[in-house]
Amino acid sequence: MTTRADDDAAAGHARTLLRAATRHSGARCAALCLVSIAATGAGLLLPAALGRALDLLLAQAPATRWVLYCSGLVLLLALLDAAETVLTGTVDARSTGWLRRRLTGHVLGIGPRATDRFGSGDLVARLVGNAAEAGTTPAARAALPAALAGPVGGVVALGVIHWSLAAVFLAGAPVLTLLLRTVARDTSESAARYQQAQGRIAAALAEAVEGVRTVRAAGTEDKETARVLRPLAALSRAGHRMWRVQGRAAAQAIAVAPLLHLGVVAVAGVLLARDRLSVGDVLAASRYAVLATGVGVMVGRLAGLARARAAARRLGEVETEPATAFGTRRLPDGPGRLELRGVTARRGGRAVLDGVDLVVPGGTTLAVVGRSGAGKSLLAALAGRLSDPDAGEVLLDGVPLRELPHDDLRRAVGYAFARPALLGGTVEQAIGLGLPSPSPGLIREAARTALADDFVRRLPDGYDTDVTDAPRSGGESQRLGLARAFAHGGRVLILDDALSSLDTVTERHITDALLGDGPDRTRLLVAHRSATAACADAVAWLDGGRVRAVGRHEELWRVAEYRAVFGEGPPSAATDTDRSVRA
Ligand SMILES: Nc1ncnc2c1ncn2[C@@H]1O[C@H](COP(=O)(O)OP(=O)(O)OP(=O)(O)O)[C@@H](O)[C@H]1O
Repeated sequence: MTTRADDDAAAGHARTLLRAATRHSGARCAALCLVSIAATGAGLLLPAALGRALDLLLAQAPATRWVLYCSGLVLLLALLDAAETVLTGTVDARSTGWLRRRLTGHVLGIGPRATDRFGSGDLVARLVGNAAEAGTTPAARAALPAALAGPVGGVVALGVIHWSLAAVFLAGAPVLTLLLRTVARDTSESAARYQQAQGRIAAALAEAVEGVRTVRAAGTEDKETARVLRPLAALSRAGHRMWRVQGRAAAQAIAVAPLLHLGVVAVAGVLLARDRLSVGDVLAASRYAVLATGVGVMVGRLAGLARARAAARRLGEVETEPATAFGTRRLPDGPGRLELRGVTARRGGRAVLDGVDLVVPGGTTLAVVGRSGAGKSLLAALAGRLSDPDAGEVLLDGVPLRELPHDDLRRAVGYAFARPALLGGTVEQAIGLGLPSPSPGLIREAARTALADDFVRRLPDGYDTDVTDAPRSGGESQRLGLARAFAHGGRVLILDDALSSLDTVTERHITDALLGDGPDRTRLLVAHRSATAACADAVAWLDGGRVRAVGRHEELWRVAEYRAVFGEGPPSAATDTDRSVRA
């Protein structure tokens, strides 16, 4: 549910974005403005030159100079038209590219909050479709003065020929003005609804594609198709309304314009009969009347601007979500001591973590365990600032994470996930992602530690295989993700369920390698298996939004409820021993 303040903020961001996109192509926009004004000027001179040439020819006076003027103006118009087309195309492309770069950077700067709020499909629709529509604004605005100058110049030229011709035209002008205002307002509204419906379809489609196996297994392809296309009715309504508004405006313009045109020509004819105008003047007046009634073109331009404005607003909405801000305090040398102080994090309206205090001494390994939904992944995300707590503070070697610069923080903390996204191009690049200068030796060593080297070598081009062409199981993907974490080499390593798809033997080997790679690294492992928890120096047991206990796995194992976390029998009433290990 968006409020008026949200709308205003989005509109404000949209204006800022469009101003910046226009500045990005400032010189080209200025050139486009000049070229289109020159084309309008040439278009306004042509009827006068034609009229003069006609009068001279009818009077059998020398008219070569005026015929040459006319030919020159026609040629100039053709050249200016070509230049206008090229400039419009390049300004549109540059502005769209700038908007996409800016928004993509912003979305990645926001982090997971962006997909939480908008959904990945809707974000793609905004960055692809809406950015392209909004990107037409700078060129359209640059050409607007010329578009307005055409009709205004036409009326002025009519007045110069004879005041009564301008008066005839101006009598009908209020109708045309009203028409344009209606088009701009109604198109804006329906374009916004149309683009929202498009975004909802894109969001649902992205979910369906991601969950295609589940859909197929459930045999619900038809239902899913219907779900994805449900906003189609709203889309169709908004689309029809948009075209109805434009169609009606164009039809009204078509009805009004010839009447005005006819009126101008009729008055010019009367003036000709009274010898107040020449035949050439009548010809010029007829052409100026066409220019002055160029409302059809204006309707199209205004509708385009209204659609672009609605699209820019959807980009502005994304900008209202602030990107994560980083500090400037340098990270001092240290062992990698992690500390959570009174950390509260709310999700879906409830405190998933509620005032959590936890210390992981530098160089030690802490396993985080708890029932499903206890907040283990959330805690792992907060520990390396993938997300910020709603209250409290996370510190690394005494420095709050919020105060660290982006690069210091990312160099210090490495992550591996249950379903790692493998990005970067080749397998080698995916493993070295984010490293300043990943050497092939370092990548291969990390892959060997993560037991990924063997299967990578069997790929068609080994480490040079494109990740999209590298068939792999869930466990193999996890091993590549682990290799990336090993290659990272920061002082803190956070593994969020990153061993869950491995067989127990592989998990054992990797855990040994992980824990044996030196005391200069702090490790935080989200663990579901008791064997993993047993390897850690200490275990933090999350329960009910709090740390229920911290201790060695063997000690905690004496508590029935702790054992139940690992599926070892139902939880029973707490015993005296249970109470002795409570935090
Ligand atoms: N973006 C979100 N919006 C609403 N609720 C969320 C969001 N992210 C997480 N949650 C909720 O927060 C709770 C903790 O999630 P989290 O993924 O940290 O649990 P977990 O302990 O890692 O669970 P599991 O062991 O099943 O992976 C869950 O109840 C989850 O539904």
